[in-house]
Amino acid sequence: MNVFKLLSRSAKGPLATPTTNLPSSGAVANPQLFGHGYVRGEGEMEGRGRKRKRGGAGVVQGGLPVDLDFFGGEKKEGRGRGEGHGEEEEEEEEMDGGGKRERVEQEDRDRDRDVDEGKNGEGYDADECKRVLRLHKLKITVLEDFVEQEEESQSKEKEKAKKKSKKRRKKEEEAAAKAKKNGRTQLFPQPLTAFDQLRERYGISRRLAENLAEQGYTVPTEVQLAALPLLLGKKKRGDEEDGMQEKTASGEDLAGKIDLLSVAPTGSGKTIAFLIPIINALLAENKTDAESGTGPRAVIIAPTKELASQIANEAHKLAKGTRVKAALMKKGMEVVERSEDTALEEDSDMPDVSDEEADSDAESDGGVQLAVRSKRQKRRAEIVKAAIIVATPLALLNALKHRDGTVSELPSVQHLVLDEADVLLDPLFREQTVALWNACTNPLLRAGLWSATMGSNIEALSLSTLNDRWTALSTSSPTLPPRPPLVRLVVGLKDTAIPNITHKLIYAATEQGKLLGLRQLLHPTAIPSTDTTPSLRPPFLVFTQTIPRAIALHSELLYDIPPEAGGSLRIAVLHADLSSTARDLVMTRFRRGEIWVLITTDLLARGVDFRGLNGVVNYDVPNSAAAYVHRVGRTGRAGREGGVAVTFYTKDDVPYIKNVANVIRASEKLRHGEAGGSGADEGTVKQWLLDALPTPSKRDKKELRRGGVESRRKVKDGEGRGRGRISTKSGFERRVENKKRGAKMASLRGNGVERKEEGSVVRRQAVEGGESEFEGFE
Ligand SMILES: Nc1ncnc2c1ncn2[C@@H]1O[C@H](COP(=O)(O)OP(=O)(O)OP(=O)(O)O)[C@@H](O)[C@H]1O
Repeated sequence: MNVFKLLSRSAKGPLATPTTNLPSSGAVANPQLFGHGYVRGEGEMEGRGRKRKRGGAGVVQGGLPVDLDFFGGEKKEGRGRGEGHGEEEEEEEEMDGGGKRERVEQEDRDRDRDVDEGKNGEGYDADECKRVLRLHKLKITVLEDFVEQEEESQSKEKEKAKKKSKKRRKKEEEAAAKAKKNGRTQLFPQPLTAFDQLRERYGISRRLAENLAEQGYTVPTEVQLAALPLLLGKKKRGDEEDGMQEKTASGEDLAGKIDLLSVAPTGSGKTIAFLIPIINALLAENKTDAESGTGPRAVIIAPTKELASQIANEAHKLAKGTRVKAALMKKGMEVVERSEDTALEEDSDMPDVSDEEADSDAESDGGVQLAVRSKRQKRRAEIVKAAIIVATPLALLNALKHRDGTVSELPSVQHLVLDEADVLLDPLFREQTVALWNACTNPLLRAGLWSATMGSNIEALSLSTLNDRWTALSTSSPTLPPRPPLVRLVVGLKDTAIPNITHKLIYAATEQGKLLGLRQLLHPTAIPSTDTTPSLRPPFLVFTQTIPRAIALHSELLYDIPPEAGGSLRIAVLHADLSSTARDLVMTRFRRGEIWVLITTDLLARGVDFRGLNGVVNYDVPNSAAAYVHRVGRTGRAGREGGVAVTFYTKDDVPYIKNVANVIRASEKLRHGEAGGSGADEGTVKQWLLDALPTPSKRDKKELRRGGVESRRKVKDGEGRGRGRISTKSGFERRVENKKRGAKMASLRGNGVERKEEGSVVRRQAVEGGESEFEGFE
């Protein structure tokens, strides 16, 4: 089935976009974003060495035609990791451009050498480590509090240093001065260049290694390349030296003994980067879950139910066939013993969630369900036995809270992961997240904070939480050693969108303009793809600012997909006001490729992994630069090329759009190189546009983050009424219609139609005439 042909309603259906080079065409051989042949130009999507599956005809498992199997169905084969549709044969792509080719070949040779060197188990010397880490744009630093702490504790050892040779001392002093100037100590761990080094070098469990291989993981992404060596203690072989090439001030080996704050691009595989060390550590514990009976040993927190369920699913796959079990925290589950008298009634605790907040608060619909749950139906369910618990903050907190406001402790937990840490430590979730963090009272607790974006305020908050926690723990046990260091790992440029997608920033002037623009994307072959009208092949996500707008847009577009292509079944809406079951169903249908266009809110902006998603449409401009990075990061996962991110803006967005324009500009620079490629000025965002756009004040940004563009918040309010509606009809057309309606009404009255009947006519006409479009916003 030719999706494009159907969508364009064209009998001939010429393909405006080639079917290859799209995220939906399958996995790439190398999921890395840097250090293997970037710099790439437009259209030069697949570098040498990148492999793709040949799109074969036929039907994949589950009966879906290949064309529609965007997400690879259920089948899991080889390294394609579920993209096993079509032939298994692989094909090397040709690449143009002599100079670039040489550079790419050289970098490929470097990478092959890296892998070989890694494979022989010898590892690298300090300079090689630095080179590999630099090539992959990795920077690892110990955050300053620890540096100061360490400097103090090391003052006694100054005497020893005097004994060292003059030359060596000078070198060390220079390095120390540099670190002090920056306030940071830099680390250079042994990079992991192939997954099979995990067993050999770090001695991970055989079953875990097999599960990784079964999932098709061979080449680690950048974040995995650096984080895994930092988190996995190196396998000891006699008197062998350990992981870090350059030690911290104390000279200690830090591997496996740190708290990690990791900032890595969207879709770069952070999930398995934190799961592998946890599962491996639990397997090394040498106790079965049932035997230990001491409660969970790892807690993973994510902001939405969708993301939590996805993480639990990944954990199941990696821990398959082992005694380590992972559980997704659901309503009514118990984590610790609570007496019925003191346990909090879950329905009494649901916070008031405003319209805007509901978008990102996965629990809002859970709250409704809990509220209607019969109080007689006491849940004193069995205590969860799993070693790993994955939960949203509120779900876990509800399971720990007592009526008097106290929270049960979780002393058994040794691993805490905050996925999307910046949002979990943002005011909306902060209180709950910090309460959970403090409930983990084990002094051996290792914390991991992960996200694609991390403000400096979040770093500061993490440090202060770690310090406060440690102070509290030291009071109860005075013999505690110094707090473990907080290490920060940054991949690429902090807070930047991934470089492997194409951004389009389109001025649509008005709400009507946006709707027309989106319709054009839905019928891509109607107008040939140009700079301003990109073609976008399904499946794609459409983001709106609020739930009512998502609903309104969905009803507006419901019949835009022709019946031959599946009609209204191909388009769906997903938001936090839907029931849990409805949300799950939409997610499943979208993953299966049954839904092609999914309209949603920021609920799906973070973490959710739809591997073959071809694009993202920001129907409403995101509320912050970080929100843009996460939304557009739903496409281009694991190094896939060809993803498109389209952002429409109107005159209402002009005061704030510079934030987004800057992110796009930075991402395009990463793609083309500072001045290279097709020229920094040739991207979507031209310099003149950046110069012309107003710079939003701090207050504006804050305001925008809280509630989005005002005219779209509540459409029925005063002035926002006309501008914010989702409708193709212009104000002029609506006025003409209203006049006609008025005239008709007058003539009906003249004809003596009864008032009752008149009322029903008004209602019917209002519906037919488009007034019903307002209904969605209520
Ligand atoms: N080394 C690898 N090789 C191939 N695919 C990988 C690798 N690591 C992860 N992936 C795949 O990449 C996709 C994205 O991974 P993941 O969801 O963990 O990204 P993420 O970094 O958490 O993204 P986000 O910031 O959006 O949450 C997944 O489908 C995962 O299976």
